[in-house]
Amino acid sequence: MTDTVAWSALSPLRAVAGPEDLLCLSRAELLALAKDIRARLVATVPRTGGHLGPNLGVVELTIALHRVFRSPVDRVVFDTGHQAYVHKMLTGRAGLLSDLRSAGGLSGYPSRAESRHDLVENSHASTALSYAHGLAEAARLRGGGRHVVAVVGDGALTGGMAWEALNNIAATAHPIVVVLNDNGRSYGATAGAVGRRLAELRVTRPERITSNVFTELGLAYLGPVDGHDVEAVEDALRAAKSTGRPVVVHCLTRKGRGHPPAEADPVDRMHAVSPAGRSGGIGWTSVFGEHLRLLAAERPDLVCLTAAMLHPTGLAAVAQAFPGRVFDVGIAEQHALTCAAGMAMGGLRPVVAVYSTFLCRAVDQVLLDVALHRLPVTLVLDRAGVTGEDGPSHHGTWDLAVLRLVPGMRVAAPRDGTRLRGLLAEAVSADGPTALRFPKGRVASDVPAVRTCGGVDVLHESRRRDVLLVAVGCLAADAVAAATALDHEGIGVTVADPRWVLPVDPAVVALAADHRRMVCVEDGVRSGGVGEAVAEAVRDAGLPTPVHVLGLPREFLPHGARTDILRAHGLDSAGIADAIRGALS
Ligand SMILES: Cc1ncc(C[n+]2csc(CCOP(=O)(O)OP(=O)(O)O)c2C)c(N)n1
Ligand SMILES: CC(=O)[C@@H](O)[C@H](O)COP(=O)(O)O
Ligand SMILES: [Mg+2]
Repeated sequence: MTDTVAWSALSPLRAVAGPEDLLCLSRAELLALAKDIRARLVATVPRTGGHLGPNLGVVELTIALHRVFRSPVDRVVFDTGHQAYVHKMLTGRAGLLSDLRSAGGLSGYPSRAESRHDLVENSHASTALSYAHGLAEAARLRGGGRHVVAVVGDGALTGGMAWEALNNIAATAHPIVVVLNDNGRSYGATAGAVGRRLAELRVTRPERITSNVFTELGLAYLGPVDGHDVEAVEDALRAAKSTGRPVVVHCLTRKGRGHPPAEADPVDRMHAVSPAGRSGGIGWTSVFGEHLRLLAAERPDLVCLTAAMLHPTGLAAVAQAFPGRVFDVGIAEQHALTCAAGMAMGGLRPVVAVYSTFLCRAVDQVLLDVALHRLPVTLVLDRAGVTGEDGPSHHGTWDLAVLRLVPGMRVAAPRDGTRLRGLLAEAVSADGPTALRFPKGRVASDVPAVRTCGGVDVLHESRRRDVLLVAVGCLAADAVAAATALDHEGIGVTVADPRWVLPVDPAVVALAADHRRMVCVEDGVRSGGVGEAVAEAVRDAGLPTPVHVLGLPREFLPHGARTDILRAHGLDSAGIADAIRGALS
């Protein structure tokens, strides 16, 4: 598909095949280039979906950066990477923007397969400074001659790793340039003292700044600089380059700059826009947030924590109703978990809402700060399973395998909105740690049970007991569709939804004893997942029932549509039916 903005022959971007083409541009041509880049972002990203606001905010900053530094000889690392579309457009990929985030098209994050200018593919925040420290040590030991530049957002600076890295970098004399892209926002206003101190710096004239948190650590500090003035940023970067030591260049930018609907967006300045045509509908997230608000009204001890994602995780409704009981800790999942542990020790009932993939950041905290003490903390993992267009570091495919290892942790996977509400109520009333996981997107239509067996819902059964099909969470509807299709082939499939999927419910084993074979299907990695836990429980019970596990491979899955990726791995109704036919052949 082509963009609505024609790739006119006069488009200044057409003349930029790589960063070296920026060097000969006049000030007027640079202004025209910035305008052209913005026009293409505004024309394209609302259609493809992606991070419109963040990229509109770094147009001039990225142009200046590529005029002062010599990527890829100089190493340029983008923290989180969601703001690297402009970088991609200036490194020869402007013509590919129309396929952004589609399968086989441009990734929404830096991609080493796409370009030698791209270094870090991980979309998890607060890592850039650690990479920069490592790259600088490598440059020192392998022969210098190159600069290391890290572009870090003010939100990313609320992550602990960023300060671990600064603690090390500031103790060196390495020529690391930290470009602080300060727009005052993560999604919402950047939380905590870092956000507050930066806000003070933003309004202080450079000549009045004698010291700040960066200089106190031993870093040089330049700024604040108007991040939308190419010339000013260039001057600051050249000055930084010549310091020959670690230096922070504090650039003031506006998220959504140049696009009034983004600049006026009160929630998040169009931080991440959905692809055109992906209509709303009731999402899992809003079902969760609304029910949590009701539970919070009944339970004054219930408190909530978010890692800078109040709206994306559905906690905004609770925050509006009970502002003193919702805590935004910044992009600090580790702190969120252990702070929740402290709250639980203090008699509160914490709910920590994060995207599934970001739980990986806080495994030690779940294991040894929450579960070791058997604390009643509830994890709510949104975007669990295949998420889609955000690609490999955003798929939430590891949570089930990770949480299976945690002693005392109970994990629920609701199959629809009704189960989500019921399981959430059970989770926040449980004695010990619990987790509840659901996917991105529109909530599934209710799938009623035909009967229950212990805590397990039986969703479909026939006279024959050929196969017990255990479906985890949102795949229940596909499982019932597969079983219904197989009815017509004389294959009797019982579909069971354990609701609480870990540890394995004894009722699942009891049902297994009554069937020739078992198939377990989950939207998560097979290795160490629920299916393997079910197989282990069946074996431990001394049953001969073979268990076939359907799930995702232990691979980094590419970006693309969630449904396409699930289908490609046989996790749709046709794939499940085929797997059952195969298991019986
Ligand atoms: C560990 C982790 N937690 C949460 C997120 C979700 N997230 C993506 S971008 C973002 C805000 C980043 O703010 P900032 O660094 O200031 O960049 P900006 O969007 O303002 O350019 C968050 C919280 C993430 N990518 N990584
Ligand atoms: C970069 C980042 O981590 C978030 O902005 C994420 O891309 C948002 O994902 P959703 O669009 O699924 O909320
Ligand atoms: Mg920011």
